[in-house]
Amino acid sequence: MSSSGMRGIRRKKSAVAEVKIAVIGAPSVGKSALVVRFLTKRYIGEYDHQSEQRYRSEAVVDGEPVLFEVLDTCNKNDDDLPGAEILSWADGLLLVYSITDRQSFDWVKRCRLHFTEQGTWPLRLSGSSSPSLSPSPPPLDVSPSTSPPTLLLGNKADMVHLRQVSSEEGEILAKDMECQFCEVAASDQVLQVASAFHDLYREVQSCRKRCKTSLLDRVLGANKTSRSYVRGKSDSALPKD
Ligand SMILES: Nc1nc2c(ncn2[C@@H]2O[C@H](COP(=O)(O)OP(=O)(O)OP(=O)(O)O)[C@@H](O)[C@H]2O)c(=O)[nH]1
Repeated sequence: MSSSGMRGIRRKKSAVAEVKIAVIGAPSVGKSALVVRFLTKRYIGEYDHQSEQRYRSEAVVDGEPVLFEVLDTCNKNDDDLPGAEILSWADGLLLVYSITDRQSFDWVKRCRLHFTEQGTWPLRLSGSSSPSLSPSPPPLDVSPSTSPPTLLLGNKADMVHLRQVSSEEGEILAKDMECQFCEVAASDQVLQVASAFHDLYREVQSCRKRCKTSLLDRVLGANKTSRSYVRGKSDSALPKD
């Protein structure tokens, strides 16, 4: 094999998995603190930005490098719900509320209702991409009963004395939404915050695999039908019309 051929194989083998995660939630729940904590391991108490920010960073998950593209969304007010463009861009959603803020938990519920009304919940299972970043895969028709790649996260778990939302309520909502759930404190937990992003990535990957399998099953299913037709009666033996 030529050396250029070998190089091609090596490059393919070391291809880095990519995932796009949108971090959404009511104002001041700690979205930026979580994103910065995950990307830099640092905690920035006051993070002032007026518009959404997009970051790219590589992390190692289960021994493999993964390129995370993270969208830190920015809401002007409580009534500001994510637009369809965020949902079509993201492979996974980190839905954040603060355990010290009942309204932010209600925001998540409203958000879910909003998606359902828009017909965007559950989300499609394959990764999709913004046209400006990379080409989108063809849309896949998936069963609405399959869980969307979402993780519900209750932030500010260090402030238990000010808790307004119990862990049980978070668990129940996550069960209802068929998604994973965790409580963390961006202010003082490095590993737990990273774990949340990693778990969401794993969920996206497993959804992608399920999608691929279901697509393959359908393709193979279609082939099976045509094979049994070939093995069955010949064309000449079939009625003419
Ligand atoms: N105690 C505590 N405070 C936190 C935690 N995470 C964030 N905060 C604080 O919550 C406030 C809001 O944090 P941000 O990260 O700016 O929240 P955000 O959701 O990005 O806010 P917007 O961009 O305005 O929507 C800041 O004062 C943070 O210091 C946490 O885990 N514990």
